[in-house]
Amino acid sequence: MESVDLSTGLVWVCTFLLSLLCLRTWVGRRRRPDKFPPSPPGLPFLGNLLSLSPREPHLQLTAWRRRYGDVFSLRMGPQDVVVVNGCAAVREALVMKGAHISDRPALFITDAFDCREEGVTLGKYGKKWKYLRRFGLSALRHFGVGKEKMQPIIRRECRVLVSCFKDQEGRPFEVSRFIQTAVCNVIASIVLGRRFEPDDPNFKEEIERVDRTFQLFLDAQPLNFYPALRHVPGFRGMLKEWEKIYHKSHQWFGKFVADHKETFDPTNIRDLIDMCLLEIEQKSGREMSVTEVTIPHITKELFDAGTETTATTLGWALLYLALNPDWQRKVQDELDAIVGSDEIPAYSRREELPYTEATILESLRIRTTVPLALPHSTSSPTSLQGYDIPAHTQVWVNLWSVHMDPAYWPHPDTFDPGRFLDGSGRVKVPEAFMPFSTGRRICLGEQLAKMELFLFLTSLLQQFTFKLPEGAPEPDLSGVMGATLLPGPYKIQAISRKK
Ligand code: HEM
Repeated sequence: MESVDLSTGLVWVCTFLLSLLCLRTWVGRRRRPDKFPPSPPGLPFLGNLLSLSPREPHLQLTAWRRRYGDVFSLRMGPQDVVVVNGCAAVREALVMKGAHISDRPALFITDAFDCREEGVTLGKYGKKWKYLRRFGLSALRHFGVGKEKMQPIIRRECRVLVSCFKDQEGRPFEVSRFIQTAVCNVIASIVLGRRFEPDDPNFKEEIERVDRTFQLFLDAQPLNFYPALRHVPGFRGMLKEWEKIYHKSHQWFGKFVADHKETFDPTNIRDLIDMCLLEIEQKSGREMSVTEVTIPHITKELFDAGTETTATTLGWALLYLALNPDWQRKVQDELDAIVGSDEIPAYSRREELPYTEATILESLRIRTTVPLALPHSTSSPTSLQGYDIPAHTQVWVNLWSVHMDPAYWPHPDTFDPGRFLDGSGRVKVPEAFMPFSTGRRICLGEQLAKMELFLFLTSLLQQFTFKLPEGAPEPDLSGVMGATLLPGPYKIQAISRKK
């Protein structure tokens, strides 16, 4: 009798939950305006949640674009997501309609940690975000980003990287850790005022946390649409891991903040943390200021965003150069002829080095580092390519579709830096090139990233020729998708060019 009661009870609970789900889905659907973008067919309740490939969402969205047009929608459980593809629609969304489509959505996995209130990257579009973004940009400028002043810091890391590669004596090795450490030390110098040795255990742990954060940002996506999934074992584990990573990282950054407070001298601003402390001192009590809560957020987000993205792009560039020895030779010949091999060229000399510049641009295009940008959201009702989109709709910007569009890039899967050169050999940048996105949320670190890519790549190609080990299988170029598209693990040989 008891078991009958139990199962009856369970049936009632399930029926109740299902009814709630139906109601939410139905209410969601009714909120859609008549001219809402079309969507691929989906399942009841779940919509397209299960049909979106978790490993290759950028490829699937690009394939759907061919069927449903530049602007289509997905039903992700109870929520609608609008997907914007192709150069014209992306520009319309982020530039022309930038006042409406520059918010970030509320995400279950990040909102618990104040990211929408205290940070730039996931910050709610509004006064606070504008203030923090301006503060971040002025901090980067203060430390010399885009100018000669920044170059000694990057050059120092270039020399360390070259020496790590030399130590391999031409043997096959995995480049990713070395590159990540070098790139991370650049942003660490700006943010924390120090660099780390690659075998520093706390540093290694933090880098691993950065890697996992980028991976989990995608893997835990269904939780953002159905927070109830946190009770399901696989997702419960992900959420716990996410929370643990977040707290450990905050502790790590918190320790640097505490050390800085003890040694703070307003007449000697060493790094971003000092800038934050100065801002608090000068602006305390005003409506807009950095607060004690903001510091670990802003330091962590610049540290994370500044490490994974640039390192990933360099990883792809070396792999494609190893696979395309003709282009590698062209860049090396250009460097030999214009700057020689003794000194890393100044960033201001990039116009004299069009093959080098075009190779960097093509590496950013062919494997778009952040294929789906970061999720946007509408802050007010708007229209896009003739469709109506209500306020608070999540918008995904498919940058991959822009960079793989054959209308702009013939044979888009072929590595061809020549497509960035005009008839007289000068660099030209077509409008359908936006690896840093565009509009109001355009990457805050674009200038720093461009400088780093130029200095790291030139210093490496001055010293080494990169090739894949004899007999090694053809590397998989599809990449591993998280928030960024990483090259899968590969080994390479760095053959010294000095006889
Ligand atoms: C090759 C390197 C990089 C690439 C390809 C890249 C790309 C991007 C993209 C596509 C976005 C999303 C824009 C959007 O949502 O529309 C973004 C945002 C952002 N990036 Fe980068 N990034 C790179 C390096 C960096 C570096 C070095 C930093 C730090 C110094 C940085 C800091 C940020 C920040 C703070 C945001 C959020 C901006 C906002 O929401 O206002 N990025 N980046």
